[in-house]
Amino acid sequence: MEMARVIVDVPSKGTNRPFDYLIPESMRDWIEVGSRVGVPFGHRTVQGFVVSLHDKPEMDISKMKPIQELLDLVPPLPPDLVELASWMSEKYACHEMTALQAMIPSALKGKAERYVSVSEESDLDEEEESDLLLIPKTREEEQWERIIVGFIRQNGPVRMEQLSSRYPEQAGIIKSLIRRGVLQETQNIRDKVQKKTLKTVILNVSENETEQVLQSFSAKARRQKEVLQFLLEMNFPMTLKEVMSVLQVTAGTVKALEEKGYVKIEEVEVFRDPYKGRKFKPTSPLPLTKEQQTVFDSITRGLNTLNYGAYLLHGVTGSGKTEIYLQTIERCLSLGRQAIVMVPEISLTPQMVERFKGRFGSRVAVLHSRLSGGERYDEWRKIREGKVQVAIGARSAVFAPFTNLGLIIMDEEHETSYKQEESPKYHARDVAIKRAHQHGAVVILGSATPSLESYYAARSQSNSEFAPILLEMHSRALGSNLPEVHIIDMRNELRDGNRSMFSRKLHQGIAARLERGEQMVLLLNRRGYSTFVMCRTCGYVASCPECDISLTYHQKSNNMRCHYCGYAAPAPAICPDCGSEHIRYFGTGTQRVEEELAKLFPGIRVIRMDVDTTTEKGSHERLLNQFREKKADVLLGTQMVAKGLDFPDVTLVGVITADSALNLPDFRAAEKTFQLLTQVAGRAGRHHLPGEVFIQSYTPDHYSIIHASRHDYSNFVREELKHRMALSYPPYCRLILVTFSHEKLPLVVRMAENFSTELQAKARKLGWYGGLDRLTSAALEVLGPVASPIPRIKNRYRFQCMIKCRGDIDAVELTKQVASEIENSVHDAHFQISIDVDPQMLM
Ligand SMILES: Nc1ncnc2c1ncn2[C@@H]1O[C@H](COP(=O)(O)OP(=O)(O)OP(=O)(O)O)[C@@H](O)[C@H]1O
Ligand SMILES: [Zn+2]
Ligand SMILES: [Zn+2]
Repeated sequence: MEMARVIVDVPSKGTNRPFDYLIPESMRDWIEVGSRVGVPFGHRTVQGFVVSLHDKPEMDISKMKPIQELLDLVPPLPPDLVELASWMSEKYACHEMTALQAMIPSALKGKAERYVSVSEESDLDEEEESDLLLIPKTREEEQWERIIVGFIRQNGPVRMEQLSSRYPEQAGIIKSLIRRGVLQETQNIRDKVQKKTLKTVILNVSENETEQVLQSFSAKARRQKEVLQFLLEMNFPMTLKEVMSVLQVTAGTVKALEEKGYVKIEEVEVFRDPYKGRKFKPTSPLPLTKEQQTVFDSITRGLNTLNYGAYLLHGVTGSGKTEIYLQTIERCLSLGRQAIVMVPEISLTPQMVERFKGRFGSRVAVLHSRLSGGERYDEWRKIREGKVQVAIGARSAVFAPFTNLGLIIMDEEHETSYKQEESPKYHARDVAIKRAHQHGAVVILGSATPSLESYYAARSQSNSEFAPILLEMHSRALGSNLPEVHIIDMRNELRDGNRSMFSRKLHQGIAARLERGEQMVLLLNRRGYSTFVMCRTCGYVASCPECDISLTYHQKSNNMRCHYCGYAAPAPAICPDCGSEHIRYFGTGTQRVEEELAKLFPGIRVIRMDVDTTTEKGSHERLLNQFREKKADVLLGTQMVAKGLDFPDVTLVGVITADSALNLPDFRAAEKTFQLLTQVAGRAGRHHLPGEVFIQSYTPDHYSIIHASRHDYSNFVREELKHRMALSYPPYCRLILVTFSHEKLPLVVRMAENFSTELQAKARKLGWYGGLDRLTSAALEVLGPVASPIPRIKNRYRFQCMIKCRGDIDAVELTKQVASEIENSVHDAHFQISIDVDPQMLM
């Protein structure tokens, strides 16, 4: 193939399409679909990905530029991921480059560097002659020219910065040399992280010869003799560092051996292993319970067909979903295929990793955001180079570059963190399903509280692309019962004169556990509440000067920060509005709970887990370990304590306020409350000790709370679906959120209105427009424009339209089309329209 289509890394509207480049002769055998290349674009060299290969077209190749460099010998992306990126760009209305970039580790997001080299055809002397006529030069200048050209000739291409720091005074001369074509500027893409290599000592002669050499050493060369003997015994390349530290010799000793030709010292590539030095206890498959066995059999039947299949595994908390994941992975590997496991970022703890490493050892790579760039790159390379067969990670693990995928597992599939909030705004569940289709692989979505979207798809079997088969487990693997749940009406507590944040029942429950030496989990549901600074005299709330949002109070540093733009200011001691000293800092609230606990139960040991105590790297893990080692009675925290934890001795779970999230303007509020309560309740009594749960609430009659207290997922779903249907919300329609932003409010409002009018007109023409309430097969409705829930961020005003649609229509394409018309009508690069398909965050 002689030409390549390349998606270039130039983030602007006009460049969201492939560009054609010639493939130089020397690269023909190397360039493939998925190759990363450096190509000339305008006056720059930019990074790009080859998305297809073609024969040379018959005409007009004169204008085509050649690919300048090939960045990796093996393409970082296999062809199926290239195809997936194009699918994503359509589905989520994002640039194809943005999708491609999301698939590779940041280490490979190279940056162009400028180099200077001597032009091949240039001959300084000839140039000089003709030049002399044009530009008068002094002798000194001439000498400088010779010095500089000589230096570059000797050293090969020299970085621009290096040249300018070496000859700071000669900028004019260098520029003139470049202008005259004696020197030329080239650009190269440099990766941010390089492969790591270590100096390694390797025997350079055969074993027999080495024996002989050893005999011949004189007593003086005792050190060298030791080194050779060591290498011979180890019979394995040792790093120079190891040799030096084990034998207490200097590098000189080893170098002397190299000079004599007995050993070689080479740079050998090594993988950085973030789990190095950590021992994982090997585990073997547990005999499955009857319920587990039934589920396992269904899934393996699917796996064996080597065709696409999806399963929604709805298993109550503690039902042993992880063991099913492990055994299906094992089956998948035995079929010679690979597996991806996704878990929410917050659950990607060492304990979670250990469960997989314990079973599959070094066949597992771990991808997550807390690894350093280099570690992440190395884990990723193990996958790309086929050195591992299992990848475990958060959302982005769905892009693990396996070439023969057999299984994709998504644990806690209802978690909103599977949706990426910045571009590409993809949902990992949809991407997983698409990839499974590409590979003929099986998808398992597991949860004790599946999302309504997935559950509805499984029930109705309507969505043909997806249609998971529902598998259910109703009992816990270890035979324990689901805990007994008490709902406590906090209004009664207040009426009876109890002003504490603990109800009498919860108080008694805690006291009893302390006596018996059992552990407790306390949840403070603060979703939707930020931690703000308020004046109790006048009601002033500190807010960001640029973002129309209250500032978040950080207790540790005693300052206030803007969540959106990073603006920070010290917390005021007196009110800037009225001068009152009654300023209150509403911290996460967990601190107040902690104080109250200490007052009520002297000596109680509490581990507090919230944003303030978990910012440091590894702190989250450390706190959980302390709790596991029973160094505390209570684990107190926000949402982070609700998920996936398996502590045998936890017998009490308390929810301080269940309803704080119920009144948020989010149609998923009830669903999220139900999920959170069910998940946190599931932390109690998981092993042999029975568990008890106390839910304190001011709206104890709400159906999400009632059903959660009965562990009744199906009745919750039935009731929730009724509401969704009545109000036309997912899963009965799809949503597209379009946000308009600019510094000038009137422009934003006008453009949002134009968009809405135009979209409605176009939809009407296509016969789509009509209320969703009428049960037409295809329908589209535009709500708004209205100001966004956060009306200003970084000094930009924001308005939004919500599009609801149903049926077999390409509403995303139409939205994109109208959005781009509106954008073109503005002529202002600052004006932005962002499109979020299937939004999760509505506020
Ligand atoms: N077949 C089995 N035999 C014995 N123990 C088992 C078996 N399967 C699972 N377990 C144990 O049961 C406990 C709960 O399992 P697991 O943590 O996988 O539940 P889960 O379904 O993921 O729950 P959650 O949704 O609450 O996270 C664990 O301690 C696990 O080791
Ligand atoms: Zn005030
Ligand atoms: Zn701000």
